[in-house]
This record gives sequence, structure tokens and C-alpha cells, in this order.
Amino acid sequence: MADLDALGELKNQQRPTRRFEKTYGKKKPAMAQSRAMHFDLFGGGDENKIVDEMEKLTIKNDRKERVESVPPVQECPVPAKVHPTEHNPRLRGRRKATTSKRMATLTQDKMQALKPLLSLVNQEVQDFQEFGRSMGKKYICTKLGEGAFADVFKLKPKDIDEAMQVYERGGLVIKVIPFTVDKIDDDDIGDLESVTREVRILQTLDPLHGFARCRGVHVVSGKYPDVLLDAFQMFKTTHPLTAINPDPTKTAPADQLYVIIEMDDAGTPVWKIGRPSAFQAFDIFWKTAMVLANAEEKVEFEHRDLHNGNVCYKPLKRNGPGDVIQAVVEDMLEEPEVTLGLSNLQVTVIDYTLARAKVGNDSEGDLVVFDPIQYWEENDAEGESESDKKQYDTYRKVRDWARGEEAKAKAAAELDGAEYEERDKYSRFLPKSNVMWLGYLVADLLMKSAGGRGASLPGSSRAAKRLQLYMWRTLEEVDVYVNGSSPTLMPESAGDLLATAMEMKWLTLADMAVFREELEE
Ligand SMILES: Nc1ncnc2c1ncn2[C@@H]1O[C@H](COP(=O)(O)OP(=O)(O)OP(=O)(O)O)[C@@H](O)[C@H]1O
Repeated sequence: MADLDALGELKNQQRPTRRFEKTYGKKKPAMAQSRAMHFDLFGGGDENKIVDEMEKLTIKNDRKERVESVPPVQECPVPAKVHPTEHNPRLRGRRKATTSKRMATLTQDKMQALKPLLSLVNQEVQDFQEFGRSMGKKYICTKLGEGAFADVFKLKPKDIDEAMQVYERGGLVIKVIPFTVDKIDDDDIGDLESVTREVRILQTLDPLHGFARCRGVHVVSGKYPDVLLDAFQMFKTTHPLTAINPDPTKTAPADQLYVIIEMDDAGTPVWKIGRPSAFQAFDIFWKTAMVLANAEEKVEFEHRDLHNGNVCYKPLKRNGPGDVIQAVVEDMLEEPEVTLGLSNLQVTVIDYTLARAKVGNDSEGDLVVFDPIQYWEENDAEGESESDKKQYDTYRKVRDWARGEEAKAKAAAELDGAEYEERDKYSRFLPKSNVMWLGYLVADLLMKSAGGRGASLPGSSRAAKRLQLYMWRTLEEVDVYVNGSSPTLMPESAGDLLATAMEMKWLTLADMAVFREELEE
């Protein structure tokens, strides 16, 4: 039954762009050691090249910001031609290539248009069938879930030793996103611009704590391979209510293009959590805020679509507990100084389709990537559940704030007698949008514990009960503080919210130190 409830809710995690059924919607700069863990589906490559290539992705914040309203598809430098199986720094690990990579045949025009994306990932377009055959030899594939555009699969190596290695690294999933070179109206399919943006942001966030570790990106063309198709069909059978994406064999042309993103398994999306304990809710909320604050500071990041399908959690340690340890709540004699981290959960923020960040390498300066979020321009969809309603309102809240900032910039230019330079309103860095989404998240977590506020885990000592009450109250105060304020009075950014949290004693210095330690791991 519980599962059925969960399935019912999933329908609301998607963007409503699609046939009115769906609703829209790392760690500190990678150390050489963690970089060395990069690998790809088929292995091969050299660790130093990975490090070199990661360096190229470093953002130079000391340059004058360059804002592109046109996504940077034409901007990527084309690297010197190299053999794809030998020179794919981001995508290659230490294992030998096991397959030949048959390339797909595409028209000259398409190849030309794809060049910038291909240069980003140092790849050529591979034949999807061949890609699938190679993958099927090595991995057992199961479909994990789907978004408005993508299907996401979990891959488990058939070889036991490799399965252990992959497990230790945090599991392996692939996100398969169909796309077209030309912009089309069909909202089931992404376009080249939007997948290129997603890849760029993914690469930028990869070294940052709390974002999906990217293990590789591939571009393929052709018919959906059997190994994924079987997993796709199985998901339709096991999740009839949530499996909405159309059967690719029926809808996709024979030369359909896909981007395949390899990532660590981020765990379970928050919508599946059921009734979180105070420890879980507290950690998920504050860790998400900290992850966002860190990314704001590093790359002027805004997520802009942080619904409860895009915040995932999993135990901090493999096979470790996914909540506070029972003995801790039973034996607690007084409230500890450090409250953060007791749930033993880590949080990963996924899905950067609508995100904004400074990306770019040396030759590009500070290039800004963002989505113009056209869908929410005039949309008045309300949503059915409380959670949907909050989600849709949040897109509009962010939109209205962006409009307001645009109007302010125009008025300021007029006042100065300067010419106003037109730019897309979403190109601006508006970190308040992160606070608006955190407002959604805290309300969502509190809603999930409805009736259980102040609830404590069975067996809790008096001190542990007091602590849990304090955690729920803190979240309630944050809810009132963020959601009860007009946008103007809200904290300016996730970082600003954390500063307030310290002032208000929602978090202690010791809590912040716990997160800093995680950043440094
Ligand atoms: N790295 C990951 N680890 C675990 N699960 C994941 C991962 N990436 C995606 N998923 C699962 O797949 C679902 C869909 O992925 P995602 O949100 O990235 O797709 P999308 O098509 O971009 O979605 P949206 O409709 O929000 O735009 C997620 O809600 C999540 O359950």
C-alpha cells in the first residue's frame, strides 16, 4: 500500500509541459584522489588526463561576467582531434576499453550542429544499438524513474568484483535524454541547447559537494537498445501509474539522438521518504541549504527547480544507517551541541535542466548558462496536491522576482540616463530563488510529518524528545520566516539564510563545522 501511495505522488513530480499529465517543473573541488575515481561505462583512459580536463572546467571568477542569453552552443572551443577511446579524460577510468565504439551515421548538418556538445564531452556520436550491446554485456539494467524528458536507469556490473567497486563508489545510474538538433514544439523531447546547458552545468557542479558526481557523458543516435528497452517495459509493468514516458520504439525515429549521462546513484528522492523523523527532516533541509550556499559562492548557482524529486538522500556510509542510531536517542542524557548530521544521511541535489551557473573555461571567461524557463511565463496551472500547488507557486514566485529585478534594472538605467541593455531576466544571478525553493522544501518536509510535529522516535529519552521537538520547531520557524515573508524581506540567498540561522540559533557553529568537514572529505 505504501508503495501505491508513493506512486500516486510521483505523478506530480514532473513538469506539466507534457500532455498536461506531468508537472514541471560532490564534494569540494575534486581532489586528485576523487578525480581518479572517474570512469566510464566501458573503461579505458588515463587519470592525469582526467585531472587536466577537470582543471579546464575551473571557473575563473575574477573575470568580468559575461552573460549569454543565447545558450553557449556555439561557444565551445573545438579540441584538437583525438581518438575517442584514448582521449576522453572525463569519461575514462583505468579499465581497458572492452568494446569497439561504432559511430552513428548522421547528416553533415547534424554533425556540424552537434560539434559544440561533442567537444564538451570529447566524444563522437555512437551508435545506440552498439552502445546498448556493450552495456548489456557488462551491466544489469533496471529503470529507476523518469522525468518529463529523461529515463533513468541503474546499472549493476555483472562481474562481482566490479559490482563491489561500483557499489563502493556510490552506485552507477544513467540518465537517457532524447533530444533534437532543432527546437520543436513537442515537449517530450529536449533540444540541443537545453541538453548542452544541462551537460555544462553538470560538469561545473561535478566537483562541488552535494551534487551528482558525473562519471561520463555520451551522445548516441539510433534505436533504443534491447537492454534498456527491457528495463523500460519492466518499469511500465511494475509502476503502471508513474511510467508515463512513451515507448521509444513507437515514438522515436530510427536516428533519434540521446545524451546519456553517467552519474553516481544519488539515492532516494525526498518525495518517497514517507514520514521523516525530526533528524532526517532537519538534516535534509539544512544540508540542502548548505549545498546550495556553497554552490552560490563558487559558481553563482541557482537550481530553479528544486522540487522533492530533485533532492535525494542516502546513508552517509555504504550500508550505514539511514536515520539516527537507536542507542543515541535511547541513551541521550542532554541535548548535544551538534545537531546536524545525527540522521547519518547525505543529500544530493540532481537535475539541472532549469539551473543557472557560471560555467566556462579559460578561453570563455565567466560564461553564464541558464534556461529561459518559457513554460512558466504565462502558466497558471494550480496543481492538485498541496505539494504540487507549492511547487507551481514557487516557479511563479521566482519568475515574478526575476521580472521585478528586470524592472528595477530598467528603472535604474533610465534614472542614470544610460541605455538599458536587454537581457533575459533569468540570466541574472538571483540567489533568492534558492531561498524560495528552500521555502518549498521546508514546507514539503513539514507537510510529510503532518500530525507528527513534535513527534519523537519510539524509545527516545527525555533529552532526545526535547531535541526532536526543538528540531521540528526550528523547521517551523524557518517555514514561517521564509514562506511568511514577502519576497523583498526574504533572505537574499541560501548563504544569507544560513547566516540568519546562526543568528537565530537554528544552527550552531558546531553544526556548520560538521558541514565544513563534509566539504573537506
Ligand atoms: N543520480 C541519480 N541517482 C538516483 N536517482 C536519480 C538520479 N538522477 C535521476 N534520478 C531519478 O530519476 C528521476 C528523474 O530524473 P531527473 O529529475 O533528472 O529527470 P528530468 O527529466 O530532468 O526531470 P524533470 O521532470 O524534473 O525535469 C528523479 O526524480 C530521480 O528519482
